Amino acid sequence: MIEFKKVNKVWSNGKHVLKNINLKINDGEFVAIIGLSGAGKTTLLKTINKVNAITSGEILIEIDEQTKYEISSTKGSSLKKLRTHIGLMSQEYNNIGKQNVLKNVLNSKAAQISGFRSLIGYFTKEEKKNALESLSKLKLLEYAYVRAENLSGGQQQRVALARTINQNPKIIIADEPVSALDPVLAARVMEDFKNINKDFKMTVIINIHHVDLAIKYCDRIIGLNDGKIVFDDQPSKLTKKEIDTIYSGV
Ligand SMILES: Nc1ncnc2c1ncn2[C@@H]1O[C@H](COP(=O)(O)OP(=O)(O)OP(=O)(O)O)[C@@H](O)[C@H]1O
Repeated sequence: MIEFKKVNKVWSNGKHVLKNINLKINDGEFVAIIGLSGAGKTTLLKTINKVNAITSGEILIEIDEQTKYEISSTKGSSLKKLRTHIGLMSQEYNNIGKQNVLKNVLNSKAAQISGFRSLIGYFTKEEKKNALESLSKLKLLEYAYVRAENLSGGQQQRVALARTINQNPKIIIADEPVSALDPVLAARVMEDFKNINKDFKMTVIINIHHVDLAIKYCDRIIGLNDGKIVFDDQPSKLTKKEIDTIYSGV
C-alpha cells in the first residue's frame, strides 16, 4: 500500500509542481497517471522511490505487516532496502547493449548481492534459473544469449521489464514505458504489464500519454493537471468532459 498525505513538491527554482496530493494505492492495483506534459507525472512517480524528495506532507509505503516506510525519514541502508521493493522502469531501456539479454536480467540483482560478486559478475545457479524464468514469463527465452543491442526497441523494452520483475519488486513504477513504441508494440507491452500485475500481484503504476491504452489495460486512472489530482477513478468513469478537464491548458 502506498499513501500520499498532503504531499507538496516545490523545486529549488520555486516551481510548485505537486500540490496537496492525497492518494492511496492498494496492493495489486494497476494505475495509470495521465496529464499534459509538465503536469507533474514524472515528479509524482519518482517521489515513491525518493529519487525526488518531497517538500512537505507524508508518503507511507507498506510492503507487508512488518515492513513499513515513511519516505522523508527513510535514508541510507533503509532507503536502499526500500528501493529493492520498487522496480523502476524509465523511458530509456537502460540495458547494456554489449551484454547479452540474460546478463542484463541478472544484473538487476546487482544491488542485492555482495559488491565482490557483482564486480566479478558471479551469479548462483538459482539466480540464473530465476533470470531465465523472468525471460520465459515474457516469452524472451530464445533471446537469452543475444546481445541486447541487437534487439528491436520493443524487445529491448520487454527485456527491461524482465529485468524489473527479476528484482521481484512489490511495486513497479514505469515512466512512459510505451511512448517510443509503435501502436502494436505499445499494446504488447501493456499486455505484459497487465499479466505481471495479475499473475504476480505486483502493484504497477505507469505514466502514459496514450489515454486509450490506459483505459483498456489499467484498473484505475489518475488525472493530473498543473500538479493537482483532478480525476481519480475507474477507466469507465473517464468521460470526454473529464478528459477535457485533465488536458485543459493552464
Ligand atoms: N529537477 C528539476 N528542477 C526544476 N524543475 C523541474 C525539475 N524536474 C522537472 N521540473 C519541472 O517540473 C514540472 C513537472 O515536470 P514533470 O517531468 O514531472 O512533468 P510530466 O508531467 O512528467 O511531463 P512529461 O509528460 O513531459 O514527462 C515541469 O515544469 C518541469 O519543468
